[in-house]
Amino acid sequence: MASKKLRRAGVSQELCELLNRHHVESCKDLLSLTPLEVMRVAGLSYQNALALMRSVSQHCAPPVTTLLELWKPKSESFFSTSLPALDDFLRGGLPLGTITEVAGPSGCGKTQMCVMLSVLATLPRSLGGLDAGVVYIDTESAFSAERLVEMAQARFPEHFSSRERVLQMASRVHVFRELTCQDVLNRLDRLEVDIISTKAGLVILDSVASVVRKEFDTTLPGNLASRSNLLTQEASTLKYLAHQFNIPVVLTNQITTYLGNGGGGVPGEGDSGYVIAALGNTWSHTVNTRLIVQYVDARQRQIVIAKSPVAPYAVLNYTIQKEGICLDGDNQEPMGEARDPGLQPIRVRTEFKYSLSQAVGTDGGS
Ligand SMILES: Nc1ncnc2c1ncn2[C@@H]1O[C@H](COP(=O)(O)OP(=O)(O)OP(=O)(O)O)[C@@H](O)[C@H]1O
Repeated sequence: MASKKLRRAGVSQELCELLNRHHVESCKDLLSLTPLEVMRVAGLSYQNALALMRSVSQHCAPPVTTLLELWKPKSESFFSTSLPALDDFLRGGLPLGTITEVAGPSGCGKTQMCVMLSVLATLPRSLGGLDAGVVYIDTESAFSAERLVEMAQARFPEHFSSRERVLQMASRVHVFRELTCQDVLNRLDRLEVDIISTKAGLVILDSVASVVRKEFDTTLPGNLASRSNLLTQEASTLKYLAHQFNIPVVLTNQITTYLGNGGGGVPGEGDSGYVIAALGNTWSHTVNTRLIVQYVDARQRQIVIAKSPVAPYAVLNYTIQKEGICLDGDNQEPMGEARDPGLQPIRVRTEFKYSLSQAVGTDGGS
């Protein structure tokens, strides 16, 4: 809240410009000054300086929210993924105002999921969309406009039968290619303005892991702490903006998989599958909802709801088609309650579940 820009806290344009000249840009910057300093940098009387500080602190103080306000109809609190079984588990879709992470190995469909969500966000509300723009931060140069259009037309053939609608959809997805940690940080600094100017209802960061893993060799002393600080800074900006604009923020992340002792020498894990979130424990706790995607075989993949404040641990099978992510059926059950013998991979994943929770118990994710 304190990182809110002064312009958005009701301070006049003129006064903002005056304060900006002294590097006072956010509520936090202003409230870190004494009234005498505010008088000096803003050219105000003592009374007016106090009034300005009071007004800014009121704007950035977190409002009290009652349970009644939070208990909104489903459609107002979630962003439907258009995957009915996943939406059912998540009680309507990805929760607005929070961070969802899609984690998994390379090529498993994380970017496909992000592209699909981008199309969905631009759709009218009558089709389950958010009727909004998208800010898509691409750190891997993986975003493909052709794929976006192909997916939109294959998934919603009727809606996108007109070229005009395709162009309208494409013009609402704003892609920012940021290939270094500093570029990502700079983009996040400007994200509040970008969200407002693009009327974004969805923010995607694909991927959070690739740039930090490229730039921080965590075997070198000090790098793990620096990486952790950077991620904490990114997470706090994204959390604030997700909350402030009540929009979903979706991040992708890689996963390091160790297979038994041969694959990583992890003590105590025997030969069971073993997965560790690539960015360590601090990051792991930052994310509100975590979907892990994983391979079953070359074609078949799974989405695991590994962390959610509202959904049970669950596994859903999917394939990637022309129209994006397609679930194998909408009648899959939560872990431990599966009745369909066709869902046997869930039993295999019981080992995975416990391995995962143990695995993220260290901050040393590679
Ligand atoms: N038009 C398409 N039709 C069917 N499948 C496709 C199509 N385009 C891409 N795919 C599938 O999507 C996979 C790539 O998925 P994606 O780019 O989302 O991977 P990712 O998880 O983001 O990987 P990374 O972590 O390396 O970025 C390909 O391996 C392919 O199987």
